[in-house]
Amino acid sequence: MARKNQTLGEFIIENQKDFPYASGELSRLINSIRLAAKMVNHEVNKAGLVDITGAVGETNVQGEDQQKLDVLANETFINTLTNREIVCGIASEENDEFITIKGQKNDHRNNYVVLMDPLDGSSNIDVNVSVGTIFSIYRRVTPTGTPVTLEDFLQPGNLQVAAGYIIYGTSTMLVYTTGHGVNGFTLNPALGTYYLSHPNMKFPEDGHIYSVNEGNYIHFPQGIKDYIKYCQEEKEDRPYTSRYIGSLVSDIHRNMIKGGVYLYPSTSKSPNGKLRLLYECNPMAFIAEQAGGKASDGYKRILDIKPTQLHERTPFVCGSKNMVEKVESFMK
Ligand SMILES: O=P(O)(O)OC[C@H]1O[C@](O)(COP(=O)(O)O)[C@@H](O)[C@@H]1O
Ligand SMILES: [Mg+2]
Ligand SMILES: [Mg+2]
Repeated sequence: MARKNQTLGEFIIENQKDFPYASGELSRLINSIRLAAKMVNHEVNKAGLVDITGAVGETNVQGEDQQKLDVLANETFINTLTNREIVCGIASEENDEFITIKGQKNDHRNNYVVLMDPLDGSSNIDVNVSVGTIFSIYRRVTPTGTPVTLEDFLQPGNLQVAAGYIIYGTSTMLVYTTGHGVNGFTLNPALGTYYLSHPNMKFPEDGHIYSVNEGNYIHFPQGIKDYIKYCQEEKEDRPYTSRYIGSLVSDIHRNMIKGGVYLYPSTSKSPNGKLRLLYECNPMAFIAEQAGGKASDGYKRILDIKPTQLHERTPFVCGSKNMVEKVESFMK
């Protein structure tokens, strides 16, 4: 039973029995993510003081200008997970290909793969607006002791064994699920310890916040345009409030606490939208569903999509159950 203010370390050990293969491997993996997040948090907090803002002058596989903090966060998570010998493979939004981790004994003996968006909300790094890290964990499908293959990463989201995010905001929080509800831990920077500040987080079934980049309005499908008009109507409990931070993690986190819906629809320019199915949509959808919310591409459940490519994108609608269903009703 989750106890308010217990430490993340205690919580992980006490809830290890929930994991199907409770060997401690997944607990050690979440502990490694906790450690890497602290290191990234340390750098994020001093952005502007030291030279970690701005671009590195490289373009990543997404066609985006890589920010220095994208690279730093990516390296920090990859090095931590590799050095602690805790995964057999890593896929990152910042890397073209997946990384095979064979382990010190070259025996490929670990059983989990991690897929991650090391720094989410990159456009907000230089302007001191909250950013995040998103992670998704699967048990491998290829035999232990053999090198991981693409198959291990292209699993549908409904097979995730754990997922979560870290938000580097007014406070730093780690929010995650292992399929037994969603819990949020706040970092006490003075002690370097995470405490259970938000036990059993729940998406309110309804809300009054909609989060979408309305700058793309003219390129949206008619159903999305109609839904935005619906949100703005002076009727019943509307108009809703428009809130858009431009960091997926922060927009979803706020809406989970207050009730709301986040949309990154397809546009005539990018028919599959912008967000990455494996690194962003699957983990946030798992969190949303575990918190009683919902996540779809406007038509079908995100977690049932069978991925075909490492960096594929999908339209994304995520949040309070009744609000997501309302969007879907406009898309029909
Ligand atoms: O500026 P836009 O087109 O509204 O996109 C904002 C969205 O893009 C993202 O920044 C994409 O994530 P990355 O920063 O990891 O590339 C989301 O966090 C955010 O919701
Ligand atoms: Mg992102
Ligand atoms: Mg990113």
